Amino acid sequence: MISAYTGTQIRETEKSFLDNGVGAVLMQRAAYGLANAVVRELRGGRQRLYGASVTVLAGKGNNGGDGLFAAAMLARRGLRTTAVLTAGDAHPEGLAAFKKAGGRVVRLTPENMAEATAAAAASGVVIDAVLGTGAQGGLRGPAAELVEALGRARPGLVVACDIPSGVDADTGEAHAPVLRAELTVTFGAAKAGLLADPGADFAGRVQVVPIGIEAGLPWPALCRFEAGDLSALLARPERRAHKYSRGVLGVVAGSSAYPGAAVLACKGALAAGAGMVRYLGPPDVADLVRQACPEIVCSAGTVAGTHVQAWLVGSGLDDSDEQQLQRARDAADSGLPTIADAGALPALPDVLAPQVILTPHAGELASLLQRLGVGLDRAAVEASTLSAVRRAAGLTEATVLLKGATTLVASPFQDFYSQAEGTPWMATAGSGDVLAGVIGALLARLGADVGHFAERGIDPDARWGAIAAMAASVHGRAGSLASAGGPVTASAISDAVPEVLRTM
Ligand SMILES: NC(=O)C1=CN([C@@H]2O[C@H](COP(=O)(O)OP(=O)(O)OC[C@H]3O[C@@H](n4cnc5c(N)ncnc54)[C@H](O)[C@@H]3O)[C@@H](O)[C@H]2O)[C@@H](O)CC1
Ligand SMILES: Nc1ncnc2c1ncn2[C@@H]1O[C@H](COP(=O)(O)OP(=O)(O)O)[C@@H](O)[C@H]1O
Ligand SMILES: [K+]
Repeated sequence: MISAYTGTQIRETEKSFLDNGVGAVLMQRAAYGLANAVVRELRGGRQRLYGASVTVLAGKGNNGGDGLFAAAMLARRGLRTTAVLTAGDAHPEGLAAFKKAGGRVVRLTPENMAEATAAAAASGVVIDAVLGTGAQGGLRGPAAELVEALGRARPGLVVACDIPSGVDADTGEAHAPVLRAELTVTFGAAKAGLLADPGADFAGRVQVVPIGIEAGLPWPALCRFEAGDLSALLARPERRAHKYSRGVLGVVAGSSAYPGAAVLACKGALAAGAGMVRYLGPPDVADLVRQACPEIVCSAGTVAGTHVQAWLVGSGLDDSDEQQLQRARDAADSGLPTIADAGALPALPDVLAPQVILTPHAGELASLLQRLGVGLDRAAVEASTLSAVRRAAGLTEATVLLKGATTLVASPFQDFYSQAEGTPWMATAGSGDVLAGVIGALLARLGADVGHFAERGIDPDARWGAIAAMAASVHGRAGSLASAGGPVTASAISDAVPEVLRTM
C-alpha cells in the first residue's frame, strides 16, 4: 500500500530529527535520491551523463537546498549544471556545495528573465526546487514569470523536487503557474497532494525516496492499494462456496431511455464474481437484461421482498420513474450495503450511512454539494477534488467515491483512498455503470465479512471505503488491460475484469 501524508504530518515527523540536529543528514539523503533519479532517467533515455545539461530552479528554502545539493552531486558526475536562484537568496550550504562542484549560478532578475528562461528551456533536465512543503500559496513574482514562460517553451525532462512548486501538498490544489513534471521525487513518503487531482496531473510519476523518518510517520492522510493489497483482500471463494455465500446483488438500474446502463451494471457485477444478480425494473429493460445476460434473475418485485446481500441502485435511472426511485430509496434505507450511482444520487435523502457508497463524477458531486448548501460548481470540484469528496462524505455521512482520472474515496470515518490505474480511454459512456457493478459484487461478497478485513488490518468501519477503492482499482486495471493503449468500450472493460481478478 502506498501511504501519503499532508505536509504538516511530514514536517511534524521531521521536527524531532531537526531538533536532534540531523536535518542536514536528511537533506543529503533527499538530494542523493533526487540526483540518482535524474541519472536513472537520463540512462533510461539512453543519454550520456557526461556533458548532459541540468538546470535547477532553486527557491530560498530547504526545497531549494535539496535541489542545489542534488545539482552539486550531478555536477561532480560531469553534468553541466546551472542553478537559477528564483528568490535572490538561497539555502547557504546548498549554494556553497553547488558552487564548489563547479555549477553556474544565475540570480533571477527581471533583466535576465529571458536569458534564464532560454537557458532552462534548452537544458536536458529541469529540476523544479522552488517550493516544497513549506509553500504558502503559489509562485509569485519573478519565479512565477519564469515558470509561466518555461511551461510555454516545453522544456526537456522536468523533475519536481518533493512536489511540483505551486501544488498544495495537503490537497493537491494547484496554484498556477505550475511546471508540469514527468517525475516527482518525493522525500520520506508520498504527499497526499501528489495522489489527488489536479496535483497528480502536474506530478507525473511519483517516486518516494526514504530519508530515515519513515518509522515516525503517523496514520496516513490518504492510501493507495497496490496489486499485492488487492491479492490479499480479494480472497478466492472457499471450496464449499455456494452462490448465496458468494454474494447476491440486487440491481435497480436502467430505464427506457437508458436500458444499456442496467445491462452494463449487471455485466460488471457478474464479471467481478457475484454469486447471483437479481434485477428489479421495468419489463422492457428486464427483457434486454435477460437477453444480454441470461444469468440474471429478473423480477418486478419490491426491495423488501427481494433477498440479497447488497444493492446497486441508480445507473441509468430515469428521474420520472417513481417506482424505480422508490426502490432506490428503499435499498439505501435497508441497512444493507448499497452502491448508489447516477440517477439515484439526487433521489436519496441528504443524510445516509457509511455502508451507502455514492459514486458521483465531478459534475454530479457539484450538484450533490449544492443541494447540501455548498456552493461549488464542477470546475471548483475539479480544482479541489480531495477537499470536495471529503466534504461530501462529512455532510452525507455516506462513503463517497469521486470518479475521474484519479478516483478518490472518502468515508465519513475520515479514511481516504486514491486509485489511478485507469487510462483516459476509459472516459467512455457506460464505463461508470461497469464500475458500479464491480463495487456491487464486492459489497455483496465481502460487505458482511468483518473478520476478513480485520485479519488484514482494516478496521470494520473502514471496510466500505476499502471496498470502493478495491473496486476502483480492479476497474482501472481492467480498463487499462482492455485498452492496451487504444480505444475501449464499457463492455470490453467488463470483459477484462475476470482476467484482472484471475491474476490477483
Ligand atoms: N528540513 C529538512 O531537513 C528536510 C527538508 N526537506 C525539504 O524541505 C522542504 C521544505 O522546506 P521549507 O520548510 O524550507 O520550505 P520550502 O522550501 O518549501 O519553502 C519555504 C520558503 O519559501 C518561502 N515561501 C513560501 N511560500 C512562498 C511562495 N508562495 N512564494 C515565494 N516564497 C515562498 C518561505 O518564506 C520560505 O523561505 C521539503 O519540501 C523538502 O524538499 C527534505 O530535504 C527532507 C529534509
Ligand atoms: N481521464 C480518465 N482517466 C482514467 N479513468 C477515467 C478518466 N475519465 C473517466 N475515467 C473513469 O471512467 C469511468 C467513467 O464513469 P462515468 O463518468 O460515470 O461515465 P458513465 O456515466 O458514462 O458510465 C469512471 O470509473 C472514471 O473513473
Ligand atoms: K518543488
